Amino acid sequence: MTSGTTGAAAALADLPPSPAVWCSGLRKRYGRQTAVEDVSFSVARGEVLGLLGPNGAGKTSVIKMLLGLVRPDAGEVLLLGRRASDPRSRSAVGYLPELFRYQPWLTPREVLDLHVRLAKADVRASERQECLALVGLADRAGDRVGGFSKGMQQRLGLAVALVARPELVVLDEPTSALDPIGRVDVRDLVLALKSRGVAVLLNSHLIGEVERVCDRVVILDKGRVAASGTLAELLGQREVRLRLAGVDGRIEDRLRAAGSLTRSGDWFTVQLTADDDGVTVPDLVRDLVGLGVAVHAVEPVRISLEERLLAVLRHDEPTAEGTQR
Ligand SMILES: Nc1ncnc2c1ncn2[C@@H]1O[C@H](COP(=O)(O)OP(=O)(O)OP(=O)(O)O)[C@@H](O)[C@H]1O
Repeated sequence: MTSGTTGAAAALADLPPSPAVWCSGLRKRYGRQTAVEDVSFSVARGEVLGLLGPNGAGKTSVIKMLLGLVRPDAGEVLLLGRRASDPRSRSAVGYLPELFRYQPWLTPREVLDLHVRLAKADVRASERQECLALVGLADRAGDRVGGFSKGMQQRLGLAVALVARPELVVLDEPTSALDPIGRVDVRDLVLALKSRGVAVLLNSHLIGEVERVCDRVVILDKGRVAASGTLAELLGQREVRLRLAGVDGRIEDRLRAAGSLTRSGDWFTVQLTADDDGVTVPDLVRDLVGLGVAVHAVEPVRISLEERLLAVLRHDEPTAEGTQR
């Protein structure tokens, strides 16, 4: 029995860590209004998942069900391998709600102290101060929150979400009140979390922000998953189309060196590799001109996440090439 238990424990220790979020068949109705219907997805450790969708699509309702703040009518949730009904499931989760308000008589330092105590985490004062510095509030640590602007309160909300060293961070519209520099800061912050293996679930209407930081995206529409996948899956592979005159075998070899090549008349399509660092196309064009080719057109062929989102929501599905014409 004992050896069996030990064996089972060893086998469990060898298993890969459970996903940060796993949910299946989530449903929520408010009266006759269906807010969420049959939503399933997961977020791996260290992965950044973006939740997109129009107003009322059900994003916040999904987040609240994941966090056990709203009871689903159907479906299951596991957070960091534990059921959402288990209070321990939330101890390693940092959450920035869409609507946040902190006690106006407290200082940021006191707000963080309170949250560290509530999370029963062992976070030293210096680390708490570092957390305030990370969100740009180091100089205001001793001021009363009541005098803070909305953006400063949102920064404090971020510090609260991060202070207890979470393994999963859920950010519901984290930059809605932030200035452009603050938005860049949050982007860097999300990438820093990811590099430490922290999973992030990001709900944002700022599609550019989602496109820059997210590994995968779930698009909700009228409470249902309308599309989901990695950015590469959703947006297609990146290609460049060139209209060229004066192309011979040597020039085709140069084009092929940039990626796999297809030709249709004087249009050449080069499929760029996934790890393209942004210099392939300028280098190619420079070489082509140097080789005496007349370059009439250079068109990138990759739809933006915004185009893709609009296509999904309007129920028309353009091909990557189709949007360029
Ligand atoms: N407490 C509630 N009582 C009644 N209806 C609700 C409640 N919460 C959400 N809803 C309804 O559920 C639907 C989804 O709302 P939800 O807030 O989840 O959408 P959202 O995608 O987060 O929207 P937004 O982008 O505007 O924040 C909406 O029709 C909303 O009116």
